Amino acid sequence: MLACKSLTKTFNAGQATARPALDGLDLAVNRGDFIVVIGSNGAGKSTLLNTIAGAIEPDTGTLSFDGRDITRLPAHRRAGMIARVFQDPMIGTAAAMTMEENLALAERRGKGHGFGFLLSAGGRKRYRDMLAGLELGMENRLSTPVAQLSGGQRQALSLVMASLSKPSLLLLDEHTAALDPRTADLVMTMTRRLVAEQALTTLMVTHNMRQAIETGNRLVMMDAGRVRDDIHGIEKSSLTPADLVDKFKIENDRMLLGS
Ligand SMILES: Nc1ncnc2c1ncn2[C@@H]1O[C@H](COP(=O)(O)OP(=O)(O)OP(=O)(O)O)[C@@H](O)[C@H]1O
Repeated sequence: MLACKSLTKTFNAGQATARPALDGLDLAVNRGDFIVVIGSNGAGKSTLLNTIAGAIEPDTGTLSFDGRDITRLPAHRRAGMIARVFQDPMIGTAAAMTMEENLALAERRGKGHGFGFLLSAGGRKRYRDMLAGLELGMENRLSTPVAQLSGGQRQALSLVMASLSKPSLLLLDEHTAALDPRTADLVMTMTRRLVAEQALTTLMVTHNMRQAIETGNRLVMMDAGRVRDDIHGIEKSSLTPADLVDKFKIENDRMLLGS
């Protein structure tokens, strides 16, 4: 479905601070994949998500979506097919607008209907049902401004909004990292459920090894702007924390040795 081929990106190219963020990265995402992306700081995980979303243009390489070259397609023209939830709960929702207004806008996202939206009784009921399923007590607060929600509630809302736009690809960029452990677990449970129910093709970046083990059908390990490991099938499902620590150690040793 999505093919990243030989992607490169160097920030501050030509300057002393230049360092490749993507260095010939290849990744093929199949429809229905739930890929967890891990890697040490600076491995290029966010740059990869930004490149897929169109927020960053690669220096070289190509991105194609269902066979169509989207390498130079601007972010707003990908909005109908790609949804994203960020680490910061303050990004992704409009604070001054109510929950239902945010949800209605999300539903229209990328559909080219401008900013006009109408909240129907049917829409409200649907939003209420979706929020009730989260078990965060948000379903009776549809007319509450988002600014009054907790960080976890905002992330949960961002997720529901992302899924409402029925994206072909969902990008989750450490979306639970800013939450307390209990709320992070709740949001992860909800993430797995939404992704499974809607069969959303998903790429999730995390530093949380437990999440990496318990989530998704593929585990992609990035290092120095490339995919170093792509674990799937039985190997993924039987992965233990010790295996992952070992793999990471090997990657880090390799990095230190410069290979
Ligand atoms: N806008 C930018 N300007 C300059 N350098 C950047 C920019 N964004 C990323 N980089 C650099 O590119 C490299 C990859 O960064 P990136 O944020 O993609 O890594 P990451 O794997 O997401 O790291 P982390 O786990 O710390 O979030 C790093 O060396 C980083 O300093």
